Amino acid sequence: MKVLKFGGTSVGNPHAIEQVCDIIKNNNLQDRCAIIVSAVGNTTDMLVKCGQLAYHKNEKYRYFIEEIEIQHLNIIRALFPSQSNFISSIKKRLNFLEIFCDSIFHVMELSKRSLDRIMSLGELISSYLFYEKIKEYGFKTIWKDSQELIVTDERYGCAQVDIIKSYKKIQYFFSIESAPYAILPGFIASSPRKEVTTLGRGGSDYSAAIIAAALKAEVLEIWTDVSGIMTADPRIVLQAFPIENLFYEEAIELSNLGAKVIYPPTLHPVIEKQIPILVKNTFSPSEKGTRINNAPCFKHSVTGISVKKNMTMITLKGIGMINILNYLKRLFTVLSREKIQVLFFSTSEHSILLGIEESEVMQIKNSINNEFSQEIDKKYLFPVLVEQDLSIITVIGDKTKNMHRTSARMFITLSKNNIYIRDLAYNVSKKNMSAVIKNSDFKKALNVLHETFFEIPPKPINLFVAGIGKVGRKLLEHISIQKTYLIKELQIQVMGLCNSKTMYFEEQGIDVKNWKKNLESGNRMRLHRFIEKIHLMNMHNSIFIDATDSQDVARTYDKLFVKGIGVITCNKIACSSSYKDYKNLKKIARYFKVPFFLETNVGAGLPIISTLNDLLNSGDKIHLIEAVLSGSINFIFNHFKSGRTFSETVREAQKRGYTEPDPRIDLSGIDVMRKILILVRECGDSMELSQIRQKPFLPEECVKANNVESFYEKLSQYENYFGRLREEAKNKGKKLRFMAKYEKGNANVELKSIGPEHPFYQLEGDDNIILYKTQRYYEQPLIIKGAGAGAEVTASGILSDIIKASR
Ligand SMILES: NC(=O)C1=CN([C@@H]2O[C@H](COP(=O)(O)OP(=O)(O)OC[C@H]3O[C@@H](n4cnc5c(N)ncnc54)[C@H](OP(=O)(O)O)[C@@H]3O)[C@@H](O)[C@H]2O)C=CC1
Ligand SMILES: N[C@@H](CC=O)C(=O)O
Repeated sequence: MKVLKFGGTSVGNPHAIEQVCDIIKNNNLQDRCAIIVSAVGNTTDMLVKCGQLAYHKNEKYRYFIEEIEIQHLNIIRALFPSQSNFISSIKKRLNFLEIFCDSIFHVMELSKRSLDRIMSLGELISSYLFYEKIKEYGFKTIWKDSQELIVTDERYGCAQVDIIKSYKKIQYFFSIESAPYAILPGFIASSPRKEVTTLGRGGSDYSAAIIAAALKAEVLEIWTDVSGIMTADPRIVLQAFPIENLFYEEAIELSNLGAKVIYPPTLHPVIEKQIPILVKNTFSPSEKGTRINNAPCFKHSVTGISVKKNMTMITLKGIGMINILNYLKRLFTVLSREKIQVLFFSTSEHSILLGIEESEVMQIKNSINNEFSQEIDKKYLFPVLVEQDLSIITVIGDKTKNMHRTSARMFITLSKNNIYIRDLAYNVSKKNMSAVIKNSDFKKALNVLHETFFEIPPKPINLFVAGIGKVGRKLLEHISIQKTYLIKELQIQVMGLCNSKTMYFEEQGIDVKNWKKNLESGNRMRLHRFIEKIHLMNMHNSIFIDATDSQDVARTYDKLFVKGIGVITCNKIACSSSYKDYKNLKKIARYFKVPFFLETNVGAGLPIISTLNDLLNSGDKIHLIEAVLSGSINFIFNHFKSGRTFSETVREAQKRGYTEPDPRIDLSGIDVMRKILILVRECGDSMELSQIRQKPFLPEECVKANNVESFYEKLSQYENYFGRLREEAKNKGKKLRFMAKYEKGNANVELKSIGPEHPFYQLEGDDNIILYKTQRYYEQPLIIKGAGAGAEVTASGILSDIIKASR
């Protein structure tokens, strides 16, 4: 014998009901089968509403009755297009509902008993309707009213089942009835006086469990609209997956602490009889679902993670607590009197911390203060302290495994992600570990813990991109193109975008292919709002990408670090401003253990900074750095040939995306000074920009031009000067290279003419070259060479920083 229970969504519409019939048809049942059915969709809620409205003299109850009727008749018409001879029996029940509500309306009385009568109609109708459909499939089926089988006391609304009497009735019925399928309404039962009663929350599960236990069924199948009990709430953790096997105890823990698929107290009868429970998805029946029993199986060290939101912590404390006789007994007497469920408990010699539902706080606070009023007056204790807006996150450990490593990982993961932990506690069995955290952190906490305990790639990375200019745009393009490749390792999502005018966010991730349209539809850009929103979204694995040239944006990094958000930047301003600020940023990022990558600050996509760090971290010493670090200037001098003006060549470099947004930053030497300064600082030297010696080659008048256009005008007035520079070098068989050098604590940048003997002579296009002469690479210095400017290579450098940061 199998017992199958189908919940409200499984019979919520004609398609779902047909799906359920297919499940039964495909089940290949050799055995007999009891099928317990919930009310259609949200019928029970609507029935309750009818009763309450009628009681409050609100005629709108008629509207809800009509709604219920329409909903059911629509299902009937869709399922039974040609014949509907049983409609009259359903109409009879709905007529009864109307008459019953009319009387409530007139007498203005609604007892729990009456409400049970009203609520019972949902299951009575749905099970009957389902019975008629299943018969059409040619199955030999009977319909049986559960009121005749399950006996309860008279606690209407949540009646207590007389297990012995009910088991006898169920066993007797199934012994005399031979039809292989029996359809029964869930949730309802009857009192000894034959009045309808209902079984409270999870009532249909309870009906199914009682029938399964009475018949010693081989399995109880709970069919619902999710694919089993998940490792975490799938609405919050996209990577959550169904748990294949659970021990009864673990299922109880998971459900008590937030997983809503089953309501274990109602499953007590089957757990007692050790009957396996299978949770399956009606809409995806081929999926395995979750099997709950006590059979050994392979599992992760953690079974699942659950969260209880909107909790309140109440603390009773005082140095006199230890001297108060029976204080725990008194406290728990108050809690039990007030029917308060404690979901978190931790204690020390002079304090007790209790986690309860937010809604119960005022009532319990006053009661505890009253109970201990004398001790509070004598200052042995403080009045109850209340902390709100908290969540309890619990990692449920595999009951067969040791939890000490798991709890350490939980603590490290939360603190590494900058999640404030108010308190931590093991449960009694030492198999579950709970942390009290802020409500605002619960999504992030759930995601990072899920990642730590369950996830295999792809790892989710949430990006916020500031600056959608040449580089930013290319980056979005790379992300969209590489998505299929990256998906194996990373699931990169762009959650926020901005340029200097607008900003745009999407909690589910932005469609980067349509970034332009999205950004245009965004809100007016306010930098502090952009940063605030990133904080508010509070997403795990968040990375801020700075693809702007803005000083204001560069000044926000520390505000991101302290919230656990990493920064990847191609904007050189942050690391080339004062040494104090540079050092501070590095320190804060290290302290908060967040990624801070700036590879593209020097040499665009070339691995210049990472190579330098690798050398230094492995104990090498830098003797000399010599480099051509300006892709644009190199391009300009390589292309400034006779027949071409200097200003035309600069325009060409800008058009190709090699220059800074303002090309004077390149030609004045500042860009290269910033780059060499960053390398010097990475070497550990506390240099300032002003300490770099430079020989400018750009006439002062051009530097001081009011804007970029007038700068170009000024440049054209100096064509002869630039032509002379070129010819002088050419006549000596040399080439012009704008070089940077760092040696013995000094750094300088200057335009040099170099001959073919120099390793930098053969430097094509917009290439950069860097030479590291180190203790280990002394005779033959280490050289890195390649394209050193342009949106393409810079964006790919940022992408590789993103990949590094995700590790
Ligand atoms: N090009 C290259 O080869 C390399 C560039 N870099 C660096 O990359 C950065 C970007 O360069 P590039 O893409 O060429 O420059 P662009 O001028 O093309 O783009 C800059 C972007 O930043 C935005 N922006 C400017 N100020 C702000 C602000 N306060 N808030 C929000 N957004 C802002 C601009 O907005 P709007 O569109 O509204 O003006 C624009 O979208 C620069 O710092 C540059 O030094 C680094 C290595 C190589
Ligand atoms: N403007 C820069 C681009 C990279 O930083 C350059 O010309 O090298």
